[in-house]
Amino acid sequence: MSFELPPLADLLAHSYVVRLPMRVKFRGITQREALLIEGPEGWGEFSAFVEYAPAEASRWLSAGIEAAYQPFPEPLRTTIPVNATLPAVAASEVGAVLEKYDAPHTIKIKVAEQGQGLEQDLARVAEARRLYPQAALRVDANMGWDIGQAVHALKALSEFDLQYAEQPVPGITGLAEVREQLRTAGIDLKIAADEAVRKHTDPLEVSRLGAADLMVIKAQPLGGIQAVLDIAQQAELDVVVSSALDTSVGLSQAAALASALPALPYACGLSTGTLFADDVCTEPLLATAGYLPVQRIDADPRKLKQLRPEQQRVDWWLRRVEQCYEQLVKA
Ligand SMILES: O=C(O)CCC(=O)c1ccccc1C(=O)O
Ligand SMILES: [Mg+2]
Repeated sequence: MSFELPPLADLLAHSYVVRLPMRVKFRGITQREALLIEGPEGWGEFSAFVEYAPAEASRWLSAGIEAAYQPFPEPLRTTIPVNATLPAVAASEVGAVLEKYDAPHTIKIKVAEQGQGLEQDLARVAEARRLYPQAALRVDANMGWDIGQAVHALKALSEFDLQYAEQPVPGITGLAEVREQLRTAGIDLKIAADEAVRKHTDPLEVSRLGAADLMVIKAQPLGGIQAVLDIAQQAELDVVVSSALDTSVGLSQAAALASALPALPYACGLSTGTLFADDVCTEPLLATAGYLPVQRIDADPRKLKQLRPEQQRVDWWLRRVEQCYEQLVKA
């Protein structure tokens, strides 16, 4: 970590737990819990998914503390191009979900959802293509296929002119294999690494092995803005900044990260505020015509009160901060 940890008591005294309702089911969840930290520099977010153990979640805490206690980096741009994110909904719902985004130029479509088949993916992507003929489309399988399934599915999906496919299969060598097989089959489709970057002990291995064409980087899972700027600087691949389904506070951290990257060749996955039915501030961080403003977002005390879950969940999150803090002290 590139900064000093504040005392634990200080952190706990300035922590607020929220639960946001989602408009559309995403990653199997309809409500998103997060802990927000009010620090001397502003607000920070700690919202590791609830199933993550402290060893992994502690990197997310590090990011939240950094945002609250350290200034944001010097921005190189004032807005960030972003993609609309389309969850694995039925084709009949695609129009209604995408309508909530203001004139998207790029759309990321979830595919390979558990319990669904390729037919549903094809129908969803076809509908997005029909409604947005000019948009750049990309798919994200979240490791949902094996190698054979991925090659088969991506051959079929590439008919809709895709910008890239994100993490079609688990692992780093898996990505390299899919990429190679597609290339051999004469299919020109870029492969992006996501889980192979953020869940791996060495986020740069994908780059070193040349296993993908680009890598997705997320501020919270990788330990914060400075940590990710360092990773991006060492990476030999293009990077795309993406959200972890953060509240507007976390999105503002991710936008600050994106604003400080020397090169930003792809739209970032930071339009996820649109998936929430409520947020922690009075004016949520949303994109206009596919561009997100770079700005600090402060949580609103009234929103924090409204969105506070039952005491048991608050206690759970505070305990989690203690456990993750312990990990950070040890590291
Ligand atoms: O990148 C986007 O468009 C939205 C963010 C997103 O998809 C996401 C959000 C939470 C957890 C995992 C992922 C992912 O990219 O796989
Ligand atoms: Mg992904």
